[in-house]
Amino acid sequence: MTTSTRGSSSQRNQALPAVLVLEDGRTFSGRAYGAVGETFGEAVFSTGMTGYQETLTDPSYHRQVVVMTAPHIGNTGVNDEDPESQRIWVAGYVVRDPARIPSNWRSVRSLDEELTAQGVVGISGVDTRALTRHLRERGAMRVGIFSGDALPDAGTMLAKVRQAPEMKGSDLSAQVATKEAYVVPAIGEKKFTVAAVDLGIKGMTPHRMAERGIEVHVLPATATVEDVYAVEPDGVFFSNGPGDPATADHPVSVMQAVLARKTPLFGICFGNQILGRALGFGTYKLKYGHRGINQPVQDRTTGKVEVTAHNHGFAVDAPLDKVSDTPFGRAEVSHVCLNDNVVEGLHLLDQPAFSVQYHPEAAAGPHDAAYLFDRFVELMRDNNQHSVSQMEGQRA
Ligand SMILES: NC(=O)CC[C@H](N)C(=O)O
Repeated sequence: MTTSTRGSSSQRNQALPAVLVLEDGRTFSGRAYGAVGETFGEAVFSTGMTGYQETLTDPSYHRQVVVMTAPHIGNTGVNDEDPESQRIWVAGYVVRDPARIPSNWRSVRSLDEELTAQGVVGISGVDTRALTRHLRERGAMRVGIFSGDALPDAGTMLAKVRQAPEMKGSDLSAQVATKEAYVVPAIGEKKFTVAAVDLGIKGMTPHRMAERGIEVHVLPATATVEDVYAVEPDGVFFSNGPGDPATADHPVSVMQAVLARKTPLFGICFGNQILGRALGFGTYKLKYGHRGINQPVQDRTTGKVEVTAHNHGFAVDAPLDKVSDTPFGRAEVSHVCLNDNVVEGLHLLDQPAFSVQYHPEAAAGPHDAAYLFDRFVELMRDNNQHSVSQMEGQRA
């Protein structure tokens, strides 16, 4: 989707004109930032004041053009420790005021250089407050960024934006997930084995499990039920990922097989939407989604409120105030977003399965929700103890 002229110096790029064109015809002018060329995607905004490296490299942002509401981006440059995957996934990047001199002890290059090196077209000098308000009022929509000396005429640019694919109906997990299975070893003593279905997994997620003594077998999005059970898992995990959950029929059917076997199950973000679908709930597109690291969520099982990291444009349509009967027993909405009452978590009452719509791995973001990884460990421990006592009962 991105064409770019590589190799030009960042400073020269920044002097070039750029324009952002929304599919409803509104345009914003600015200057080239990162690679020069044109790019298309869904325009979304993120309210994170920090963590731009984690945002850029989160595979869930595949095919999205991310607008940063924080006005000054790039201050801490780019390091080699913070990326959540091997590359930048955002389709384009929109900032108000890029840092001219990045400064941080870990920084090895500037954000502008990194975007240029990875061929990511961006735009700076945009009135991001006006753009965010527009998206909030009109909803997320397709967008194009065009930069360079000779920009196409307005009609051509708008026509190109309107030809870009929509996010609704897009099936993207297989494009971003690993092609080969790999193992993230437990840190310290190994206590559990987890099969993690990669739908666009962030690097911090298996790390948070490894920290708790879990050996994580990360499997491709196309993994079958047989692949999942071949690793003899104590628990199964479904990751975050890009695209419309309504298209994720394969992971839904794999998850249903896992639920039928009552194996402990945990899902994050796309994984929460898949659990919703596996239980028979619908999913729908939010007007402009939740993206950032400052979203208040209530855990209804404890009443506690946590500040959490989000990146989702779709949500599960489940009743908030009633227990639902599903093919896998009773299910309940466990977490809710306090800004807008969107479903942020589900759990089953009759077997060990739960999921959240947000990001307890906290990369970037506050660590309030880390307890969810401990909950997963407890489910696996209880389930293993239960199986041992059942076996002993049978022998007696
Ligand atoms: N981070 C995610 O897993 C996002 C899930 C889904 N693609 C959405 O936008 O809602």
